Amino acid sequence: MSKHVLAQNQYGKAENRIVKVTRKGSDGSWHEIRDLNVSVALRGEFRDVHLTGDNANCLPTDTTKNTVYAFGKEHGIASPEAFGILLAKHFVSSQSPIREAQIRIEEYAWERIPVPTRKEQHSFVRKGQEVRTAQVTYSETTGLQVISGLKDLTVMNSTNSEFHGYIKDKYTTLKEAYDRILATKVTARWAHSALAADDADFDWDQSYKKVRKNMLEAFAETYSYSLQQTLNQMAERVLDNCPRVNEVRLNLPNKHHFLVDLEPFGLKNDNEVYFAADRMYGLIEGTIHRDGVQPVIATSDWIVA
Ligand SMILES: O=c1[nH]c(=O)c2[nH]c(=O)[nH]c2[nH]1
Repeated sequence: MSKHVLAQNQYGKAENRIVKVTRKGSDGSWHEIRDLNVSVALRGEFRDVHLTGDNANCLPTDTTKNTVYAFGKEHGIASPEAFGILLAKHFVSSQSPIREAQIRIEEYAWERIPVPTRKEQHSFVRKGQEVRTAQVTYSETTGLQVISGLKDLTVMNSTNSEFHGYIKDKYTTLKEAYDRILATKVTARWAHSALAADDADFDWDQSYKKVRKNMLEAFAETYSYSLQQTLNQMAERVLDNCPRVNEVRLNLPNKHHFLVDLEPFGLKNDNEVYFAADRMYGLIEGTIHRDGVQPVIATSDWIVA
């Protein structure tokens, strides 16, 4: 007889990142999103699974993951609590060895980026994460240099993004996308002209707000054929509207959202249920400056998403 006792045990799939897009309005152009990180833990009659290698009572963790995504499509996500209740009850009531299910959910909150010029609403910014930055250098010979910036400003367009027509070599497997989610965590730095730096009355707070607003609006309004194109639009919008900014450098990691294949469960995924991957990410960076102005912002540091 074994001297050892199998005590508490549980298993499931942790950190299923699901983004659910719901289209509202008569033409579906008003988008709502829910962005969850869902972890499933199952408890029950799993003695044999651990002790004898008999898996007859084991619902695969992979199935628990699939259930999260399929339930997103079938039931929608009214709230983290309501979604958790549906899942927890499902596991316990559908498989007799499962006696308890615990669903832990983190929800990431998004706010709308208002675009007054259009009825379609599908642009969002993550709440409360961003950090404002500033780098000031004063030199006896060259004077003041002020580089303002921000980091961790996460934004998403749930439509109006395509990516196709790219090089295809023997290693290319990416499918062309005609309607995808475009999401990125913006790190931006912008260099001011000496006119701003030397002006004692220059309103830095106001300038920050204006640059941020222009970047957000350009992100939301650009119908994108690549994140590189969106990057250029965001920087150009700032240079167009902020005369004392000479140069903008953007790091825009492409935070991939993959459509989940729901066909094996007899469900059609009409660009509604996405898996949000946090690694790897596309590395998209660039500097845009006024013609005739020497760029000054360092290009060497990579930004980790
Ligand atoms: O906007 C994009 N730009 C790329 O260069 C790229 N590469 C890729 O795989 N997906 C994307 N998306």
